[in-house]
Amino acid sequence: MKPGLLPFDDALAALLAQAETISGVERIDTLHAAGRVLAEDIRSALDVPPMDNTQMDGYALRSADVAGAGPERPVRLRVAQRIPAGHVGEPLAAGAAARIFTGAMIPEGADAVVMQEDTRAEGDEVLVMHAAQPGEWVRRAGEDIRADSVILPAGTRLTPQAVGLAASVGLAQLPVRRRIRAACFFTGDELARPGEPLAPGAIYDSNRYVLVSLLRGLGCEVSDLGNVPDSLDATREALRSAAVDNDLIVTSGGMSVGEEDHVRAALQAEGELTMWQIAIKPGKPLAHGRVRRGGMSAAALAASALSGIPMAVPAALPGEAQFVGLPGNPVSAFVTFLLFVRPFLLRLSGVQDVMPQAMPMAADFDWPKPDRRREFLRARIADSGRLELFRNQGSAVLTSTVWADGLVDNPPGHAIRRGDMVRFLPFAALLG
Ligand SMILES: Nc1nc2c(c(=O)[nH]1)N[C@H]1C(S)=C(S)[C@@H](COP(=O)(O)OP(=O)(O)OC[C@H]3O[C@@H](n4cnc5c(N)ncnc54)[C@H](O)[C@@H]3O)O[C@H]1N2
Ligand code: MOO
Repeated sequence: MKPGLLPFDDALAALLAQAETISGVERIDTLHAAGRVLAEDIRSALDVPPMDNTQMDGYALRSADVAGAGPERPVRLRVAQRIPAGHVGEPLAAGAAARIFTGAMIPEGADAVVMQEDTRAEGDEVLVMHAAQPGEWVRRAGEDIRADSVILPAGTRLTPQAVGLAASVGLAQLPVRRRIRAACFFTGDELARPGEPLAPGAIYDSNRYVLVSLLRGLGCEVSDLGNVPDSLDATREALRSAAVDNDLIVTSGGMSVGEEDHVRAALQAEGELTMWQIAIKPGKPLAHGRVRRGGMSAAALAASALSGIPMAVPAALPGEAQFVGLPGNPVSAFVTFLLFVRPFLLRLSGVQDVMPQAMPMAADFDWPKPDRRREFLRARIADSGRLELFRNQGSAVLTSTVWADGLVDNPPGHAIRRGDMVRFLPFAALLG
């Protein structure tokens, strides 16, 4: 391997070490909180369930009254009351039962429920054919959640079920981190916009569509600056304006070593390059850095260009914007986003557990000539339950990313034989 290429784990650790949690917390409606990150621990003010209640439609009674009952020896009780869910019953006397429905509160005095299939109603009496144990079919107050316990810790990325849990303890609003503001632009004079005709030598820009969608999927407020010409000045200008009001700048292309690759030089002129070239395939030219703030925002530039009136430079955010430069090859850009930008973004929002869950799976393929870099191969789960590889693992073959279910994470120089166990990173764990 070329000296100087950073091993994947070192690069990721170095990147995450740079990700300081953004400041800025907002209280938002719980109904709109899915996907956001909790800024504080959430405690329940109440027991859930808040009261003892029945798990079954049937009869609440005193278990001592039905000791020894069975199909051959039914015990007759008077039905003293009827308690639907949402209603509070009267205290239950010895020798009596309460007709009760799932979710309804157990009346004082009762300690068990007999499901109605184990009973027979006879007028205002019931024959009980089951010797209920104390507590049978009773959901205890606080058995799910105890009052004052933490139900969701700070840094939790809210799933739909977590939002439901917050609602179940009565919380109408939640404190969440503000959204990350991410700017992106795409270098390459060969890039044409979909919808426009394709000139000779041009290709359609796909990275913009992939990366804007990925950033939005992770809950970012995205400033899409579009295509930037392959020149040092244009790239510097784009970095300067993107830095003003964004936390993170993500670019694609121009990261390699050709004369037309200007992003590194532009970054060094406008801030600093902290990391470049990782020992992975695809994605070797990935870079991280920071861009000094102080210029005019992209929005202000556009407004002043439109009005023709020079505008005052808006007060810039202090400090620097984070920068991640992705390689231009479409598969490389997609894969490096999933492996680096996603955990970085989550960490900026205060999420601690940012590593995707890998699954050990059997290979249904041979990979006799591994690269010296750690490889991330496009693979899918075949009907056999094993993994098969896409036939063309080229960095420009975007079809492979649509065909695949995820990535085989293959160590440097490691050959794979059919039947071997490999580390599989499903897209389901890497997207969203
Ligand atoms: N002499 C060397 N050449 C290259 C090296 C190297 O080490 N030495 N590394 C190769 C690797 S690995 C990669 S990956 C690419 C990455 O290069 P860049 O980040 O500079 O990307 P570009 O040169 O701008 O583009 C590469 C490729 O991707 C296409 N592209 C770019 N942007 C888009 C877009 N928005 N949508 C679709 N396709 C895009 C572009 O047309 C090129 O084909 O460099 C290797 N070269
Ligand atoms: O390894 Mo480059 O990153 O795709 O070809």
